[in-house]
Amino acid sequence: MTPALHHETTFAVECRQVSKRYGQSQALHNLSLSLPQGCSIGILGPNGSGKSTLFRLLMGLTQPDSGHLAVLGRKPSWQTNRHIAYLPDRARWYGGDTVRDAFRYAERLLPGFSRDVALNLADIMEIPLGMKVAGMSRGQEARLMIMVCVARDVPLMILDEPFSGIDLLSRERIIECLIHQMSRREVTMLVSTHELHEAEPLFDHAVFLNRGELLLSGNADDLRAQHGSLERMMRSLYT
Ligand SMILES: Nc1ncnc2c1ncn2[C@@H]1O[C@H](COP(=O)(O)OP(=O)(O)OP(=O)(O)O)[C@@H](O)[C@H]1O
Repeated sequence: MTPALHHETTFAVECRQVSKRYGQSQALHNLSLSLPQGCSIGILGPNGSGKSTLFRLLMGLTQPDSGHLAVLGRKPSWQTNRHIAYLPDRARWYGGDTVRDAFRYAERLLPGFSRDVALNLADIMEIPLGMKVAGMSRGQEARLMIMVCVARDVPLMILDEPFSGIDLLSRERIIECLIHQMSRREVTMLVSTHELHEAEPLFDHAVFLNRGELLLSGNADDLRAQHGSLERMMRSLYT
């Protein structure tokens, strides 16, 4: 377990009027958002709506042009990053020759990483420990990256399109595994995905972005009660 951050906040993430522009492209525009702790949150929206930009801001990988941002009650920094398991989009893992080496490497470098949990996940996700990382298929590599995040005992997980390139059955297995993790410990999970049909049961809360702006943020059960499913809600919001 990583040392606790001392914070009073009840929110995992708070954004106040956050804007971020890349050249001509307004990636986020006046985004104000408070995301609860201890639940699984879908960050949803079409291509280019600002999901990855929001995650990069939360990891301090880029800075907002204006506005205020807090993650786990603090400004994003290397200290807050110790408490976050982040799976970037277009992730690559080169920490060792085999899966077993990758876990050793993760144990040395990533706060809160448990090799025992990772070994158990590798078994569930059918990734042989002796498998060469360099020879993995896209889906196998994606599974390894998810395992490395899930095997960390940290208060916040940020998974940027964790299911892309993963086949349907593996995707369902990973989602089950994430739901199981959520039931076992107090963790907040932010997940962006275009695979809403399969990921729907994972979410307790949903945030819908469009062209860098917030369309809606709400409790998933309330939204399902009003619209039938998050997927249907998404269709009605964007068409
Ligand atoms: N490094 C960058 N340089 C230039 N433009 C960028 C950069 N990063 C993001 N953008 C632009 O900002 C906007 C938001 O991009 P972002 O990657 O945050 O969207 P997204 O919702 O994650 O999209 P996707 O679903 O396609 O992954 C897009 O118009 C994108 O082209």
